[in-house]
Amino acid sequence: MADSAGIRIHPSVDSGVRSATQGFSGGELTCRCSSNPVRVRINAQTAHNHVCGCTKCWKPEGAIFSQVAVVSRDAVEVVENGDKLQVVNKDAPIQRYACTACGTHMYGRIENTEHPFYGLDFVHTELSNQEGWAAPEFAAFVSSVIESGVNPDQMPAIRARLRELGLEPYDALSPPLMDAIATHVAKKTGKFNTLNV
Ligand SMILES: N[C@@H](CCC(=O)N[C@@H](CSCO)C(=O)NCC(=O)O)C(=O)O
Ligand SMILES: [Zn+2]
Ligand SMILES: [Zn+2]
Repeated sequence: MADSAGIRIHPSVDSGVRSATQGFSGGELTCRCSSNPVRVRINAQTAHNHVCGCTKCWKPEGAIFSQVAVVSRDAVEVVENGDKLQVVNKDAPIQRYACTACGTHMYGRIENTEHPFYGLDFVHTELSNQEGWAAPEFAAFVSSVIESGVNPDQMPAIRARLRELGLEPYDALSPPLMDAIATHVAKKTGKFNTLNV
């Protein structure tokens, strides 16, 4: 549903953000193929769910944002029709496994062990019939929607709608995630916590 200004963020949040169910421990993601769909089992609750405005993350038809969360790579298991999966861009930090028949991204994996988020896979829990997944908490890469073709004049209304939904807009990731990235870099360079501030 669009808001009064006609802005659709993503179908999972356009009617309001749904809360997670306590104790929820995972479910199954299915691609959009009507026959022989790819099925991926996620054996854990997800974290850091967010809507993402970047051009790389998979979005359903009509949405200007994707909805994407992370989960331990150990919790991700392709259970059916994995032969239909192919990596969209092998050079990207996040290798997104998409169904070659319907185009849906089933999971994104980081293979670079030096990456701050190594060990986490990126998943779109809207591909699951189960309810109770972690709720989106913020909006990432908001200005990037312009790269997908959104009129820059719409940005104030888009940011206002995100705030109305309780999804604080950021033009990169959320402060806790940006801090995690910077901490990772500081540890690698030997600068971690070397100042008395
Ligand atoms: N303006 C660019 C930004 C793309 C970007 O950096 N995306 C982030 C976030 S994706 C999930 O939140 C990223 O980490 N990308 C790594 C990758 O895509 O492999 C654009 O819009 O394209
Ligand atoms: Zn498919
Ligand atoms: Zn993204």
